[in-house]
Amino acid sequence: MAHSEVHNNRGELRIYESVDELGTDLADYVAELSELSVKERGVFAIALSGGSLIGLLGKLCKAPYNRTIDWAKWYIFWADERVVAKNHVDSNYKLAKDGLLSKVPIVPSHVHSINDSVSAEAAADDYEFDIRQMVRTRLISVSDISDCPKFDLILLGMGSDGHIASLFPNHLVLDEKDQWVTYITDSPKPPPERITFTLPVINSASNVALVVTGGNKAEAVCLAVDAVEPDCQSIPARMVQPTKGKLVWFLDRPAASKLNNSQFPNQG
Ligand SMILES: O=C(O)[C@H](O)[C@@H](O)[C@H](O)[C@H](O)COP(=O)(O)O
Repeated sequence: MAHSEVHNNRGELRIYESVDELGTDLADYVAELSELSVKERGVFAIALSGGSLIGLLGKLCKAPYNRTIDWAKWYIFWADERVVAKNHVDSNYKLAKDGLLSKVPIVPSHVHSINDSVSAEAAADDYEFDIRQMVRTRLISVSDISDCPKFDLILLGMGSDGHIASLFPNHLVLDEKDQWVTYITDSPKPPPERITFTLPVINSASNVALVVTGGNKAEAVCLAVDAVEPDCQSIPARMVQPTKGKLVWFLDRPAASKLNNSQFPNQG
């Protein structure tokens, strides 16, 4: 696989020559974590986001993954969701259903989408309640240093402004410490009403992957990874720092183009 790999205090950086190679390695990564988690816990609790991420997961629907992954053990959640009807073109659930979930044998009752018939605030409360039930039965593991859910894997994209999930730069919800799921009604990226995991939940996961492609993200990637004295509130991706879990960045060359090149001596 032609990619560079480096480990620093911002996690593991994997940089690919092409989006196709990135997609192949991302599918391998998800499949390996699924296998490990099913072996250790009997289930795999994964949280998805929206955006280009779902397209980049496309190889999971194809051979060998469509046959080798133990799909019946998957429990699906969303790290963030737009508060729109499930059949709306803006719905992250619809995006994932059309692009992934309808193409593999997921158990329908294992798909935990939001309540789309209530306000953003109520949808966030309902979703947190749902996750609390899953933690109680340990279908989602629990952090051993807080009472937070410990997802086996949270997959995130990143906007060119450095936002992750629906945690946007300098927004008050970046400081939310108590709730697991919160809501916003003023998203700078449409649609305005969204629910989102909070940073304590993201940072309690066993594994977090940040999947970022395209030159328009290069500046934000550099600020999130390289900046010496970063203003974290202005680059939420910088605040993704799993307490005990592992962070992996999947970057294509354009997205990585502003990183300090001396960090990447090895072409593997
Ligand atoms: O609901 C959303 O808007 C997404 O969850 C959001 O956080 C997305 O992941 C980023 O905006 C990156 O999106 P792109 O990869 O499409 O740029």
